[in-house]
Amino acid sequence: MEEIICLEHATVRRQDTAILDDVSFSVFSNEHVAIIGPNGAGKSTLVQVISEEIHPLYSEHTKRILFGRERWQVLQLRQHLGIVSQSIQYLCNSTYQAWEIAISGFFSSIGLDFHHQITQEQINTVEVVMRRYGVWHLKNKQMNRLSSGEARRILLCRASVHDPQVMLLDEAVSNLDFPSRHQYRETLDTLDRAGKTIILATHELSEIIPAIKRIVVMKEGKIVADGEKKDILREDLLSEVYGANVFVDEREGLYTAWC
Ligand SMILES: Nc1ncnc2c1ncn2[C@@H]1O[C@H](COP(=O)(O)OP(=O)(O)OP(=O)(O)O)[C@@H](O)[C@H]1O
Repeated sequence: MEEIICLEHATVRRQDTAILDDVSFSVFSNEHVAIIGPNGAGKSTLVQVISEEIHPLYSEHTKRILFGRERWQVLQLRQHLGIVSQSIQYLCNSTYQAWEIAISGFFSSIGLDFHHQITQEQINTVEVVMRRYGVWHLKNKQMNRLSSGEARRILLCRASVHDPQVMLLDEAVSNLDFPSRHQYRETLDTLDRAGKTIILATHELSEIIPAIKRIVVMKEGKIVADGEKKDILREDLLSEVYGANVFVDEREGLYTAWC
């Protein structure tokens, strides 16, 4: 198996605090990982380091090797990634039409610009993907007039149209209603069958489809546990990490947790 993401000793500091603290993390092709942990644990920061939205501090021990390369032109890197995150949703909250945001996934841009040349094949693909997510009827609606759940589904379209090798999903199900979550999980299953790699950061354990077998737990900028789902999604371990009595239930391979 090929190592597609390799981070070694990555630290990110903000205002004298290490929000990512000497983290080493690797992912192999066709392996899926769910990242969980309390609010402020550093999950989004880790995802942003992987997508090169932010950079770790330089040290002689720090490494970030993505798809076998240490240096990337960021737009080229993003061709390999399908990203859904709160920060991208914020950027997409614009007067662009939903369709323009979805198709801009081909260019790793937010919406279209005069230099983007769209092909008929791309137009057809966007229609197929938007229909799959049940948002084709919203194609001409402005992003800033969509509900947050509708906008999130457009972002999922944008992240998938270019058929990336890795899906980086940070709280991707936020604001999705129950049927949309079900359909989102089916999409994750499809990505798994297509041999894609799924990395998701979430508070919603039901997002973790059975094919995702590895769970990474973060707390205070560090990885505090990394292992198989059955060994990690345990009430004692989660209660310790979250500092509260956490109850865990499993049904048909899907988990839920509550306090
Ligand atoms: N630009 C910034 N300046 C200062 N602190 C920041 C900045 N960005 C993030 N942080 C802090 O870094 C910590 C980690 O944030 P991050 O968003 O990675 O956590 P998270 O695990 O994704 O949290 P959540 O589950 O709430 O989304 C938080 O305490 C946050 O307040």
